Amino acid sequence: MATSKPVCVADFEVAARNLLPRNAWDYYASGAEDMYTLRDNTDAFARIRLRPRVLVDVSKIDLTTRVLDHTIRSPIGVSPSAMQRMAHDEGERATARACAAMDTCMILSSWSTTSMEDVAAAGRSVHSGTTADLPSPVRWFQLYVYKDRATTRNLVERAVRAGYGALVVTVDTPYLGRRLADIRNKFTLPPHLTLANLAAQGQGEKAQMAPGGTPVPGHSNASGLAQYVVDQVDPTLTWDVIHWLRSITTLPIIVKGVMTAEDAALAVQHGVDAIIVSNHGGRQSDCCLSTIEALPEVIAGVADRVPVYLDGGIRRGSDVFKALALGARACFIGRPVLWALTCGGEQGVRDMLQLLEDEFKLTMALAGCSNLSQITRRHVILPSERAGIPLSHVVPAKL
Ligand SMILES: Cc1cc2nc3c(=O)[nH]c(=O)nc-3n(C[C@H](O)[C@H](O)[C@H](O)COP(=O)(O)O)c2cc1C
Ligand SMILES: CCCCCCC(=O)C(=O)O
Repeated sequence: MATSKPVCVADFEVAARNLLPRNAWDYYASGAEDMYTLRDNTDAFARIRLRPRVLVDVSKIDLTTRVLDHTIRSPIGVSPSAMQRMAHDEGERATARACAAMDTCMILSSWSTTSMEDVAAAGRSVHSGTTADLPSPVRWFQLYVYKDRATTRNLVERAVRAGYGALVVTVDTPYLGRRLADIRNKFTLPPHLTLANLAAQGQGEKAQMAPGGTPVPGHSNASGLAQYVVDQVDPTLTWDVIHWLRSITTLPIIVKGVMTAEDAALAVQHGVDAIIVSNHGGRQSDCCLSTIEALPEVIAGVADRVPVYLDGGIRRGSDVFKALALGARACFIGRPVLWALTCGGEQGVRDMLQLLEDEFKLTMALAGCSNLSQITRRHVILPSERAGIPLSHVVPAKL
């Protein structure tokens, strides 16, 4: 852990940058190409302002919320991020324990460096030895759909057996975005690590990201990662994949990576259980909208038929508040988990989640909200509204 205790997410980032080897820092931190979307994800939150209400009793604040059928302690969950053992030897196990201790939802990446079974066991251990009937930790499994459907089916069946409560199907990665630092570094996993879920099903060679033979679209000089993706991951996916997944599992299906009203409506039409508005932390298509700017149209496309969650650029409790005010049911965080893991393993992730939760709680109090249902569209002002468009045009007049 850094010598002085971090007091904001940015402190974890600075400390992690000093600790991580170049290859890992660049992989974790980078966005695609010029990283416009990466920056916009955070900047767009800063451009939104609050309309606080006063003289409300905020002596008790209830942060609890429901994600699918689970109650969690606050609307701040953990996004899937690959290869966490580059940050800390305990990697995904430490993140799972921290999430269980904080009673929040962890989404495990298909590309974890710890197998989903080991992560499931680690996430449970925090509650072991207690007599209280504590809820099982909420864990969802993020799925990349492989060209080889037997590989994919095997991953899904193992996720069910290991107790994961939902599949989060990432839909924004038919190919890997161009992350220039990874191309320059010829990024590949350090030799002592594997993509453990693949290695566990006898696909260790694939899991080492051995160079393949297929030309990589848009990559004149591919990283090991981009080559692996083009060799293994299915770029032909359409909405039919949701029906195929339904035919092999009863797990709830969440799509991650929706950014438009059209796709939100299609997702509902194809029967998904929830949507995560995400641009993959600005790592896929550069120049697409920030997630907080895309959120209102996705909410409109869904028209209350399924819950909408958001990730991308959440660095403050007030960002969570803004996302909820614009209609998200919960938020998920990516890179801050990796920074915190680097700095202090499980304790680091707990501290960072606690910090965000404390900031969120204070934002609620200062805005005059004592529970999540009191956070409304009228609590935020968008840049377009600040620019002189009368508030009545964008905010329903009914109070
Ligand atoms: C290093 C790294 C690895 C990631 N790996 C995955 C992954 O395996 N699967 C996935 O769906 N998204 C992955 N993502 C995207 C995150 O789930 C999430 O959408 C994004 O990080 C959110 O933005 P934030 O980092 O600004 O919080 C990854 C992101 C990062 C930074
Ligand atoms: C099919 C794309 C795999 C990407 C691997 C991990 C990841 O999501 C990332 O952003 O990096």
